[in-house]
Amino acid sequence: MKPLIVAATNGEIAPSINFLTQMDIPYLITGVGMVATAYQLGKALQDTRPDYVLNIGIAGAFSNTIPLGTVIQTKTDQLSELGAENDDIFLPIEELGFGKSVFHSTSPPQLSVQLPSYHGITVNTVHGNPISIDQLKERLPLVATESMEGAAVFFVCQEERVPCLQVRAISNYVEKRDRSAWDITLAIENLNLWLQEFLK
Ligand SMILES: O=C(O)c1cccc(C(=O)CC[C@H]2O[C@@H](n3cnc4c(=O)[nH]cnc43)[C@H](O)[C@@H]2O)c1
Repeated sequence: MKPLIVAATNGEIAPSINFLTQMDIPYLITGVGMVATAYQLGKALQDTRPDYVLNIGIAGAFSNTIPLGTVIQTKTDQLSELGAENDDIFLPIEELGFGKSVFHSTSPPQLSVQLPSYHGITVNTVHGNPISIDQLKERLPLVATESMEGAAVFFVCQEERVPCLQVRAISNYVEKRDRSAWDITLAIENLNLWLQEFLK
């Protein structure tokens, strides 16, 4: 099966670029965030029809029960900011009647990903404020991980009818911002070890 590997930044996929080139597996670097990702992936899927899209990257975890460096699969991903505020109540897009905010991975039947699965959110603003983090946890208690692209990838693949998986490695906890506590190196190393083993 021919995948298209999608990552937001060169740094997240750099350790696998030689491997992907040797294996003749195409990859796409979209840039960070939902807008860049939707544009770049939507454009790419006009020219190429992969058997499935594999979105890889690093992510934040809402609980320290998931150790840094853990490679996980995001099975469902939610546009948690898409909606309206009604004073101190958040109204999701579903309640406004303008669409949906939750998207699912759609694995091709031939593929099996043996990773712990979680529910993620996709945000434009990385959480770094304890008050907004507590509010988010109260509103969406099942959310485990956060990225800036995942739900956009699921959305584009849904619209283009291309199966889609999302695999991320945890680089940090979603907490009061402390960049010194992030372990991006470990997350990228584990993510790329998993990727190359999976694609072999
Ligand atoms: O600083 C570096 O060396 C470096 C190398 C590669 C990638 C990065 C990034 O910052 C990637 C941005 C990417 O990370 C995702 N991400 C990671 N943690 C979170 C989070 O807590 N909340 C939301 N997104 C997160 C995100 O998908 C970004 O696209 C740095």
